[in-house]
Amino acid sequence: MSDEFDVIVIGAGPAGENVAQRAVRGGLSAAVVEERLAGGECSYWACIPSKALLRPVELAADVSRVPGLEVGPIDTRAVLARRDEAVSRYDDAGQVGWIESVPATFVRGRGRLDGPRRVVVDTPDGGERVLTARHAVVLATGSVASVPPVPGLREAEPWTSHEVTAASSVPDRLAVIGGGVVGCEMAQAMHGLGARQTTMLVRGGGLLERMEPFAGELLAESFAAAGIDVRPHTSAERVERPEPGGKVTVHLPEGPPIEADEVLVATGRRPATKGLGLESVGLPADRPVEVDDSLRATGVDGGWLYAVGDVNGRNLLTHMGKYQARACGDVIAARARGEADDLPGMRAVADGFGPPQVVFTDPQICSVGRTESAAREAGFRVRAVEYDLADVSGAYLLGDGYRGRAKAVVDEDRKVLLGVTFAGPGTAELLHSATVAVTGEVPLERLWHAVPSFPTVSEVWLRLLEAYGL
Ligand SMILES: Cc1cc2nc3c(=O)[nH]c(=O)nc-3n(C[C@H](O)[C@H](O)[C@H](O)COP(=O)(O)OP(=O)(O)OC[C@H]3O[C@@H](n4cnc5c(N)ncnc54)[C@H](O)[C@@H]3O)c2cc1C
Ligand SMILES: NC(=O)c1ccc[n+]([C@@H]2O[C@H](COP(=O)([O-])OP(=O)(O)OC[C@H]3O[C@@H](n4cnc5c(N)ncnc54)[C@H](O)[C@@H]3O)[C@@H](O)[C@H]2O)c1
Repeated sequence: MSDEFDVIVIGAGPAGENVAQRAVRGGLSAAVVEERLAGGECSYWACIPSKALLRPVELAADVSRVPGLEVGPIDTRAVLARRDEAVSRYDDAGQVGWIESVPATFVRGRGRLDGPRRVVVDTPDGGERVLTARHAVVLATGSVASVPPVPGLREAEPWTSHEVTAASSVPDRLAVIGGGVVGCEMAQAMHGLGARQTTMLVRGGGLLERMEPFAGELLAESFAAAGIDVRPHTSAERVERPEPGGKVTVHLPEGPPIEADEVLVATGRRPATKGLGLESVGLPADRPVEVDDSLRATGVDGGWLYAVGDVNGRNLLTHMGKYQARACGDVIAARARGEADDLPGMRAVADGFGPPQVVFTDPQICSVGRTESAAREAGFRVRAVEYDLADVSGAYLLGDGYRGRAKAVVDEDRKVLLGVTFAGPGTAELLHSATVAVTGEVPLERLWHAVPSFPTVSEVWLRLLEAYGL
């Protein structure tokens, strides 16, 4: 049996769902193929459960800074139960209903390319369904956790982001390999929810190394104060777990090994392209699918293949995948109608700015655009200004011992912002103001007239501009 649609999307994560919606809005028919749960990694094993686990930990930290309030012990079972609610108990009926309401056709099964415009779906009943696309196939298959080739690590069946976000209990002793976003967020969540001994093995010199250096430093100070043991310049050399699910021993190049009840690997991700049939259309099998700014795969004849979200490797963030998806759905619809396909909304230009990102730790780490060093490397003439957030009245009022910092990176030739970083409690909701300023390339002289309310943390904008000399 062959089913024909205008657009076939493989993968029903946030990116895939949004492409289908925009393509249908543009007058096309769409099918969405999903092998596990509609809603994707983000809804069940990434953004949503991780933030549900972090929220009480963050709130407890906020409360502990306000004299007169007291935090009792966190009821971990209640937190895990709320996480289960947040992931709809791993039931995707609601998301499938949403896809069908678009309306798009939902096809459960594992999809793979089988030549131009042809998708073969292995269905859960062991059968096969062949779909053909009149206009476009969109790959939105996301990414999977990488496990580095440390002897014994794979055999030890470590936790990845999947298992830690779905944990049904908190290990007493947790070893974390990796000092990036997943490592930091999940170390803090597990520690705050009751892990007695949390040890982070960080290959580089600090946490969150792609951000401004002060961000990782402030976070490391906060982790140290909370009792999380961060070990910079430390890699796992060998891992032993004689009994499945039993005690794990992580051997280090120097010093005593770390004994733990669980080991979490958080060393980055690779695109989910295995078995996707990329070879059948002449693309390499195990690499991100390279795309142009209209999200069309480069190097495929006929221009019918697109890739959005983590699988194209541009920015591994839900909001960026959804942004790409909106552009992609619109451009496919415009091309199908033979209309102009280069309107401003049809190019994912924001991918190049440096995406907005919030790391939901205590302190929150928020950044958009380029860091100072990235801006210099890119050849901009740069001046950077910093400000201690603790000196902002609105931040001081959030709690005693407030620690935080802000930095703005200015393009000296155009007098606009290239990047902004905030590290501190209560800064996550501040980030969008920076995103608007950076993306809008608002001249500093104009920004001066955007008056922040007193006493909010946003007053740091005024202080940064004063530090610059306005
Ligand atoms: C622990 C963790 C926390 C995170 N927190 C945040 C956060 O707070 N904010 C943020 O912006 N980002 C966060 N991210 C990143 C975010 O999860 C991803 O960027 C986002 O999920 C990517 O969306 P996507 O649609 O590209 O892929 P996914 O969400 O991975 O969805 C891809 C879908 O495709 C399906 N699929 C794969 N192959 C096939 C196939 N062959 N056939 C059929 N279906 C297939 C998969 O089953 C999956 O459902 C986090 C990531 C992790 C690991
Ligand atoms: N709040 C958020 O926005 C959020 C939360 C979680 C994840 N994410 C996204 O998910 C993606 C994956 O996160 P991640 O933390 O897995 O990746 P990452 O790239 O952020 O960090 C990986 C870390 O592992 C280290 N590493 C890599 N290989 C190693 C090895 N062989 N041995 C030891 N250390 C090694 C790296 O030096 C780095 O510190 C990120 O790109 C991020 O954007 C976002």
